[in-house]
Amino acid sequence: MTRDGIALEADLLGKKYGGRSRGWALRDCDFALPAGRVCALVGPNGAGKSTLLALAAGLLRPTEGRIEAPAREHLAYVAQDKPLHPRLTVADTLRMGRELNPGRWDETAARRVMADALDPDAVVRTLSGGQRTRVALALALGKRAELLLLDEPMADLDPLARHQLMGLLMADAAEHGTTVVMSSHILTELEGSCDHLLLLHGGRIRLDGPVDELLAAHTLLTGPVADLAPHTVVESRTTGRQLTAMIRRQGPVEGPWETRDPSLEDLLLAHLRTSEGAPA
Ligand SMILES: Nc1ncnc2c1ncn2[C@@H]1O[C@H](COP(=O)(O)OP(=O)(O)OP(=O)(O)O)[C@@H](O)[C@H]1O
Repeated sequence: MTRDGIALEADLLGKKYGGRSRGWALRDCDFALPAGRVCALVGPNGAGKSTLLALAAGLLRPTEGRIEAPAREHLAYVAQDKPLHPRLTVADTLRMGRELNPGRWDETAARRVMADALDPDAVVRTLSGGQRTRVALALALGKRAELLLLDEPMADLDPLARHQLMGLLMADAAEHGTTVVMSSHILTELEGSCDHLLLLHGGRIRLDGPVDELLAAHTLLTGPVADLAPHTVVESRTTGRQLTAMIRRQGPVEGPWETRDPSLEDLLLAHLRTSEGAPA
């Protein structure tokens, strides 16, 4: 159960796997995602994104802390490898979705995802990666969940299918007020579709908040090398006497610099590059 107005909440969440690695996959994660947001979950390989999504889906148990999500029947989870029953046909898979979600199944949403892109009689094991993604997304949207947890949902799709399905997903989420948490490495795909950001690195949250607030708090500046205090320098590079920096502002920027507002991609790249050197 989650608090009113909150779709997903973590409180000092930590996950340590057994086996040889025995490291913390996630540590001290605290966040509260408001309902109705489309949240990008970003971070380098091994940052803990899939672990966080699996914990949210209730498929893993936290080692420490807690994560609160809607009950299983109110959430849909699409794992990175899109597991489906290999021997069923596409039509049988959707029929199974309908039967497993009585009274809630949204046939129109599921069909919209399928469009005319797939033969209903095709057997799942014969589908390409992108075609399996389409079936998995059809099942997820058909479930009419409050919370959609999508682990790199667009990774296998060709550019046209990605564009079409991303648009469809965003329109569906907006129409129904669904909360979406979507991990992705394709930063351009997130621009314009996500309004909330969670950036993970080394199992810890490095950035969390509404995209517009995070963008408004940062400035890209270029100019002569100088002390940037009192601002927080996220990333800086110097070429000769020229400085280029991404800062998190503390008050107005005063000085001989040219400034511009960062794009989401600028912001993510700067924080990802900085996190590389940060202690995990
Ligand atoms: N089943 C497992 N057993 C042991 N360690 C695991 C297991 N799954 C993940 N890990 C470890 O936990 C850490 C986080 O992995 P996770 O898959 O959550 O990262 P990710 O951000 O989703 O990465 P990617 O972008 O590559 O998908 C990694 O160090 C990984 O090796």
